[in-house]
Amino acid sequence: MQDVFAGGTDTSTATIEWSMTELMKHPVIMQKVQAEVISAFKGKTSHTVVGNNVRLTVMIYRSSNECLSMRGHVQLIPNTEPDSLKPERFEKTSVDFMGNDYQFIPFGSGSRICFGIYFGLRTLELFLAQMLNNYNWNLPRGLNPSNLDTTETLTGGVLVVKKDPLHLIPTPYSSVD
Ligand code: HEM
Repeated sequence: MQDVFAGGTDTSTATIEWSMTELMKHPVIMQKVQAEVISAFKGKTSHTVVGNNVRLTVMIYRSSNECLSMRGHVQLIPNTEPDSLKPERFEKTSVDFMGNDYQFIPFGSGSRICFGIYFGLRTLELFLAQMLNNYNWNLPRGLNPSNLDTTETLTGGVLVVKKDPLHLIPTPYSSVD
C-alpha cells in the first residue's frame, strides 16, 4: 500500500509540473498543444474527451539516467534525449511507452513495470487537458520564459523534481479574446 501511495502521487504532480515548465519555455509548442486540446474539447465534456484519448503528447521524458537500488535489485532507468522538447517525435513513430521499446520507458519495463501506468496516464491527460482547455498561462512579474529555471533535484531518492516550484498565473480562456 505504501508503494501505491508513494508511487502514485509525486510522480504525476512532478510530470505535470515539468510538462507545464517545458510548455512555458516553448510558446509555439504550447500554442499547438492548446489549439489541439481546445478543438478536441469543443462541444464535449471532459469525460468524453478523455475517453476518446486526447492526443496530448505525454511528455514524461524527464526521468533522467538513474541507477536505483530497490529491494536489493539494482535497476537502470535510461532515457534518451531527456533535455529536448520534441513532441512531434511521437507523432510518426511506433515507439510507445508501455515498456516494449527500451529507448523510452518512463514507466519502467518488465515484471516491475509501473503498476499505476493507466491511472498515471489518465491523471496526466485529464489535468493537462483541463488546464490548457480552460486557461492561458503566464509567468509572474513579466518573467521571460527562456529564463525559467529548470534545475532538478531528487526527492525520496528516486524522483527528479523541479528545484524551484513553478509559479504560473492562469487567465480563464473565456476571458481572452
Ligand atoms: C506519471 C506517472 C508515473 C510515472 C512516470 C511512474 C513511473 C514508475 C516507474 C519508472 C516505476 C519503476 C518501474 C520498474 O521498476 O521497472 C514505477 C513503479 C511503480 N509505480 Fe509508477 N509511475 C507513475 C504513476 C503511478 C501511479 C499513479 C501509481 C499508483 C496508483 C504507481 C504505482 C507504482 C508502483 C506500486 C510501482 C512499483 C511496481 C513494482 O515494484 O512491482 N505509479 N512507476
